Amino acid sequence: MSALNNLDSWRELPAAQQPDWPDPAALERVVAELGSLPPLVFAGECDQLKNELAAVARGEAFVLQGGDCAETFAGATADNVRNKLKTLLQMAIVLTYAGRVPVVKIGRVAGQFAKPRSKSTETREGVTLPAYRGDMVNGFEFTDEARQPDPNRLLKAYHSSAVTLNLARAFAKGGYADLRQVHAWNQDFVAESPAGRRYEQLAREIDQALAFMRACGAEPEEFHTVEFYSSHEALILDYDQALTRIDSRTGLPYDVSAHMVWIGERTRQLDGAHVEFFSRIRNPIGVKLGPTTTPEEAMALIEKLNPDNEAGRLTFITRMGASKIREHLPTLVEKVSASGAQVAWICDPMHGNTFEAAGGYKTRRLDDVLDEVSGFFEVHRALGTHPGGVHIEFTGDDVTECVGGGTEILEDDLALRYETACDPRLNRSQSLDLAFRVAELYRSA
Ligand SMILES: O=C[C@H](O)[C@H](O)COP(=O)(O)O
Ligand SMILES: C=C(OP(=O)(O)O)C(=O)O
Repeated sequence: MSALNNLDSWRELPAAQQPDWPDPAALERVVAELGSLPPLVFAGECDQLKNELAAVARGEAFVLQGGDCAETFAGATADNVRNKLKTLLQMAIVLTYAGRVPVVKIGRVAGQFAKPRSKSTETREGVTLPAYRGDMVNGFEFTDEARQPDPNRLLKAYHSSAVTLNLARAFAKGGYADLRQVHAWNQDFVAESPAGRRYEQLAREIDQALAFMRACGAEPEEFHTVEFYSSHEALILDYDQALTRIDSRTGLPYDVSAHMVWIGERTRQLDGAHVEFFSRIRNPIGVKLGPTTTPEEAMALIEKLNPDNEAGRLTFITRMGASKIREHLPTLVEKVSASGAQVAWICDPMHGNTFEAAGGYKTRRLDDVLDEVSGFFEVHRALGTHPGGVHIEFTGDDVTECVGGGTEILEDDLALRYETACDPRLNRSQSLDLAFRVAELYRSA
């Protein structure tokens, strides 16, 4: 094995946010089994996404990345996956048609089962238990038994990812994503939501454009299917290493649990295990950058993770918070672009805008989310760099987890349908509100 392919090198370094597995021998057995299972994605597909992200880095395309904060095993149902994909497709259509930009569609799906936490324990009514770290690690239920980390959950995460990805691929390629379905995606939704009505108007225009193109004899394959990619935070390194395979074409390692993987804000330490592991795999990768990131740290991450300056390899996902983005983002972007480093910049307007509402619900205001996205565009426009995409937490269902939006959700409404296993997600109507706003920002360059 070449030194480059030494995938164990991270084990020498501090690994933040890893579970305290109670039975190391059981973990070893599971890891060996995962190592023998087939890949979920192919290295060639990861390269294809890398090429698309290279176009984003060059300013020629826009990323729409999103899905649940935390997928659950119970949530891997046909309805759930279809609703998420439907919302993503609707958002992508709004961006492509109203924003006039090619959209790279990446789900936070088929692997987003592990969560970093700010505290390792949770206390309710005087009882303290380990914090929920995602279905890949332990159970959400507040009991001693459920909260114990169980390595068999890694296997369940693999199988649940396989089922989800299989469905998502079928929806993307099997006719559901056909542009002739633009109305069908909206049918259950149009009457009761301002965003739905706005979307319907746009869908009518698309219909006319399609009819015109058909009459001209032009009906490219891209009208009937979409490219859809999977991604997750590669947090539990035992899992992602076990699913790393050597690509037979190139002899290089790819994490074949997803097309793209990212490093979270809490695990991006330069001398930490996550950055080391990511430096060994050849997937397109992301790194979350919060408001404390210095330009020097950003440059050191580039040096370590993309020493060959390959376009499409590295995406910086900034998550500063609406009140900080205009102050903190410019110095990062300036320094990185002055260095000639090829990175794609995308905006996560969710994670810097979380607060606790009365009643104890973690929530976000859609206005803050939109404001952070506006700040992201303002900064990039002022510096002449490319605002390359958005990364959001959303669901296709009509949940009440974030406040605001065209169909306004108030803090008092949060209890009505608060279903997330971790952080609050935009519902379908709020997601479309966001897509229309982003399209306006994109066009107003
Ligand atoms: O989704 C992200 C993180 O897991 C989350 O923001 C951490 O949340 P916590 O502060 O409730 O642990
Ligand atoms: C934990 C997450 O974000 P961050 O690392 O930016 O806090 C996330 O995207 O789920």
